[in-house]
Parts: sequence; C-alpha cells; structure tokens
Amino acid sequence: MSRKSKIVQIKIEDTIFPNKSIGIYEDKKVIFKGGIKGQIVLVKFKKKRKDYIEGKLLEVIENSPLEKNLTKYGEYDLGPCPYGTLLYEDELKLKEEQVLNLFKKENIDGFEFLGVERSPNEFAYRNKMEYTFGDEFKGGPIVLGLHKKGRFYEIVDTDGCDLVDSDFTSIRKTVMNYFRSIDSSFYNKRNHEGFLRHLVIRKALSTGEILVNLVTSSQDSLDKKSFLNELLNLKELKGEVTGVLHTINDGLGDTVKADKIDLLYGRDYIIEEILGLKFNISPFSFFQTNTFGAEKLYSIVREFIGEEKKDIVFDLYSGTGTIAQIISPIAKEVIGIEIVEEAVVKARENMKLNNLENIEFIAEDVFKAVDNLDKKPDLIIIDPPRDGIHPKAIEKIIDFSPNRFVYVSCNPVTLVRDLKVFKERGYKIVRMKMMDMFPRTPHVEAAILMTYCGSEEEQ
Ligand SMILES: C[S@@+](CC[C@H](N)C(=O)[O-])C[C@H]1O[C@@H](n2cnc3c(N)ncnc32)[C@H](O)[C@@H]1O
Repeated sequence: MSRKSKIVQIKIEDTIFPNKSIGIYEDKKVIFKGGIKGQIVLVKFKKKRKDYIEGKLLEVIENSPLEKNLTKYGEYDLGPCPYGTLLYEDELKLKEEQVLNLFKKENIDGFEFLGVERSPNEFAYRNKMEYTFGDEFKGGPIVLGLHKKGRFYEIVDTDGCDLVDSDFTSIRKTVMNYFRSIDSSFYNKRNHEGFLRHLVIRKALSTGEILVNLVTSSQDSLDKKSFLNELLNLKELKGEVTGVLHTINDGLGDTVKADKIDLLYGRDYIIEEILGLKFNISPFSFFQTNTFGAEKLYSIVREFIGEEKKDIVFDLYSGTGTIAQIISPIAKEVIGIEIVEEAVVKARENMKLNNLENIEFIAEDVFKAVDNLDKKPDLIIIDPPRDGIHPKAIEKIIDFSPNRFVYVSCNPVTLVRDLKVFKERGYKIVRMKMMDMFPRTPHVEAAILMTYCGSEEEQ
C-alpha cells in the first residue's frame, strides 16, 4: 500500500477548533476532521503536508474516557451531533479549552475571561430544520430526513440526535408517510428528474407557531387539499401549524431557493419573541437557530454595553435587526447594515411591530455602505458571518474610531484573525464571554468588548 493510502491505528492526543483531531504516527503529526480526545481510531492517510499528514477518520476502535454519555448514543450514527457522547459539562470544558488555545496561539491575552454560558436547552434547541427527500439506498422507499454523514446522495430517516423537539419529528414523518402512500417521486440530483426536494420547518419556540415549507420542482403537481389535510389534522403537536407554503425550485443546486412561492394555508411568517420584543420571521430570512440561546447571547451584548449612554451605534451585519432593536432603548440612534434585502425589509417591519423609532436599516454590503456614512459612532457592534470581516472592510470600519467595539462571532478562528487587526490599530480586549448556541456540535459563539487605548506607537 502506498504511504498515501495507508491506514493506521492511532490515539487522538489533542483536538483543535473546530472539531479537528491530532494523533502521532512515527513522530509525525496526523490531523483529521472529527474525533474526540482520547479515542483510538483508524485513520486513512490522504495527503502529506509540510509539517503533518492530512488524514480521514474511518472508524472509532475504542471510545475515549471523556465519552460518559454512551448509553444514549453509543450505538447511534451521530450525524450532525459529533459531541453527543460527551456529558454537557465536559463538552463546555472542551470548547473553552479549544477557543482559549486559539487566543493563546496568537498571543491575544490580558483580558477578563467570563467563561462559557450554557445553552438553556441541551437538546431540542433548534428552531429550524431543512430536511431532504431521497432514498437511503438505490431503489429504496422514499425517505425524508438528513444526509447520511459525509454523503451527498443517501438520506437517512432521522432528525439527528434530538436537536429538535417532537413536533419536527411528527411533521417530518407524517409528510414522509403521505408521499410514500401516494408513491410520489423525489428529485434526483444526478439526472435532475423528480418532484420532491426539501421540507423546511421553522418553529417559533417562544410562541409555538410553526411554518412548514414544502419545496418541489415543477415536474409534478401537488394535491394541495389532501396534503393540507394530513398536516392540519396532526393531533400530537405541542405547537400549532400557522402557515403552510409550497415553494417551486427548479435550480440545479442543492440549496433551497424559490422560483415561486404559493401560500397554501395561514400566513407566510411566524412570530418569535426575544427579550420582550416580537420578531416576524419569513421563510428565508436569517434568524439565530437557538431561540433561548439567542436571548442569552443578546443579554451578554447588553451587559457589555452597560448603562444607558444615548450613544450613536452602528449594528453591522444586522440580519433581521435583532441586536439593533434590543439596544435601541439605551442608544440615541442605531444604524443597521445588512446585505440581504429581504432581511432588511423584515427588520423594518419588526421595528414598527415593536414601536421603535431610532433605528435606520440600510440594505447594502458593509464594505460599500461604510463609505457613505457621515455619522461618527460611539460604539460599533459587529456580528459577521462565519468568514469574519472582509480584510478590506475591517480597515474602513476601524477608521470610524469609535470608543468601543462589541464583536459577536460564530467562528472563533476568524474572530482571532480579526482581533489581531483591531489590536494593531490600538484596541484592547477588555472582556470575552463564550455562549454555547450549538450544544452537541463543535460550534460555539463568543462576544468580545474592546476599547480604544491608543495606537501601538502612542503606547
Ligand atoms: C451571523 S448573521 C448576524 C445577524 C444578526 N446580527 C442576528 O443576530 O440575527 C450575519 C449576517 O451578515 C449578513 N452579511 C453577510 N455578508 C455581508 C456583507 N458583506 N455586508 C452586510 N451584511 C452581510 C448575512 O446576510 C447575515 O444576516
């Protein structure tokens, strides 16, 4: 066997964010995705890099002493739930260690670390799921579920280790059984033939409202009456189906897009409540997937900002305007900037719903929008996507020279990269708190407060 395709048994000595493991083979580091510190695993070599060998995790031979939750998930393909075999306390410790190591590696220190805030719910915390129609094996019965781990075609009949509540499962199974009973076809991603594509369920966890969105191609027709009959007569739901949509998508890619949306029942949005404010959520707009976790995250942002200051605040990457609205009562004026037009429309509607007046939402790329802002902010809040702040945008944002920045990040790797730039430009990290928005997965959020303390030459 060539070295490239060699398969070896090794022990996972350490893990790095996000969900990468390190083992040693003949004095060389082997790095691969997945795994838990302490496991003995089989790894296949993929590529020889300068300082390490890149591998692929094939199988866990022996569990780690850290896996104390095996009774529930030991036999189960964890799919989207890689940390399911850990006790929640140990999962939080692991995330803390991994994120702090990223900071240490880049010499970012000297700040107050306020620990990791746990998610209010360890399980059933997700408010949105996107299921796919397909089959588990070629020619098998139609399945509605999630992609099998690491596979593009096979779909498994699962919700993925209890990250959603039982309403999601009841609706998914009912819809799957209905289309099985009438022998409908699913959209085949190889030849682009077939009808059923996705089922997207959004549930407002604070109000119990449920929005169901069936996504199909235009290659067949839906019997609306009997489909609705199945959904609306579901007895065992804890929440209530308040809207049903049928989206037609003939795009060739696997993402949920809309060529046409047909409202079959009720209304095309749900209302979620966070910290006493109402948010109207449409089928495609961004909303934090852990509702009660988001309450805690936004409370951390509020705590970092402190007492009422009547500041001018920029909320960059504002989505549906949640942060802007939560801080509106303590600010003089808030300007939110977001690239997705539909999210900005929702943000403006939500602002009216909550009787707030001191916010302006701008639909534009942050990189361009900052050129046209003539206001001088006292505080800038930044909550960028996983890629972090674009390197060209970050310089322009710092040029506003506010007294304080609050950076909310869903990706500690890009956060650390960006913090180095803030540091070079004279900002000091005052405090950091992590918020576990994604239990049972390797992901975690972090909020950072920075203040200006002069450029490096000035110090
Ligand atoms: C992590 S979300 C934060 C949303 C919001 N702060 C919240 O908590 O609901 C990041 C947002 O940045 C938006 N975005 C991505 N790239 C952008 C850009 N270049 N300019 C403006 N907004 C962008 C995305 O559409 C998304 O709504």
